[in-house]
Amino acid sequence: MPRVTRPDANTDNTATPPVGQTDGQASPRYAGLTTFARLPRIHDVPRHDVAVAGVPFDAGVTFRPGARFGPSAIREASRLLRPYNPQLDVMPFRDQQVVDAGDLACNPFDIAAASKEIEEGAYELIRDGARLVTLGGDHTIAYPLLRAMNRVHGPVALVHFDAHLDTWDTYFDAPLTHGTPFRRAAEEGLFLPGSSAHVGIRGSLYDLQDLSSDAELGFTIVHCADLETLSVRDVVTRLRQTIAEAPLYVSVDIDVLDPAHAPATGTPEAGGMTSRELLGIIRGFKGLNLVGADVVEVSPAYDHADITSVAAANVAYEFVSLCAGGRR
Ligand SMILES: N=C(N)NCCCC(=O)O
Ligand SMILES: [Zn+2]
Ligand SMILES: [Zn+2]
Repeated sequence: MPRVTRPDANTDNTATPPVGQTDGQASPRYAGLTTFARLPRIHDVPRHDVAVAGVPFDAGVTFRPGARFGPSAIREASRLLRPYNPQLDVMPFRDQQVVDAGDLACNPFDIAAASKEIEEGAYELIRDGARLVTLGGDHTIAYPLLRAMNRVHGPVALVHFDAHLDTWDTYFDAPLTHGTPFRRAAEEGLFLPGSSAHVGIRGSLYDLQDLSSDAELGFTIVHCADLETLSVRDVVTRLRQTIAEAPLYVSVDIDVLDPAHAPATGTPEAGGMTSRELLGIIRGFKGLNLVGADVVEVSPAYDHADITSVAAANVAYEFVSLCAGGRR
């Protein structure tokens, strides 16, 4: 397990046990300042194995805005997360040091500048081998996150859960938007063609060619309609064959869920996955070398009873839990 020691830490306590959640028996879960899962902030501890960071950026959206408020809503929903994950049989906050690294500040008016800032901010968190779980933000941020991952791990197997391909080329001539991050990533060889997949694709497209030009980038697709015949276990088997031994990056656009399970998102599409299916497939990655993950496109102003933020917080919890899990 990679262990990062900050040079500015005043003690050498790499041997001390991880600092976990604020005890919900000592301070009620709804009390106190908000961090992901009531975990310590990055500067409260001398090292981290896993950083959870927000990226409050939504200048890349093509329809409803508001994903800049995703990180804070997901953190609020994460207050309810408990220390033991029974499905994966791990104590994710005991077996590794997980921290809330705060938000990566980025320019809301200049997408290219923001992309550089996100890449550098992410790289600082992972450069010594820690894993990163990012709370978006719109899907544009996956591109700088993949760039940061590549600086440490080289090209990754990319599993992308989304209603949308996000491999379109430009919008209004803009090359970097939430509909284009994976085409930009493909152009730079940031993921491994043949080891990468989209999951949950559905809804209307612009053109018949959208699917074939996506396939040229090296993705296989588990369409949402495939879930009518494939079980969660079948999908996991298929994805594990695709990923094989490669370092794995998982990007979850929350709109992969049906709008009934995630109403608060910018480009909702009917006929989506259930949150149970999504969580089940992610848990199926146990034992793989997950180096990073994101959950994006939560736009809380469109939420009802925090349905979407709760789903996203639980997705992030599974990611952190996978980081703690041993090889299967
Ligand atoms: N990444 C998300 N959520 N949406 C992309 C949709 C782009 C489009 O409708 O053209
Ligand atoms: Zn989407
Ligand atoms: Zn997307």
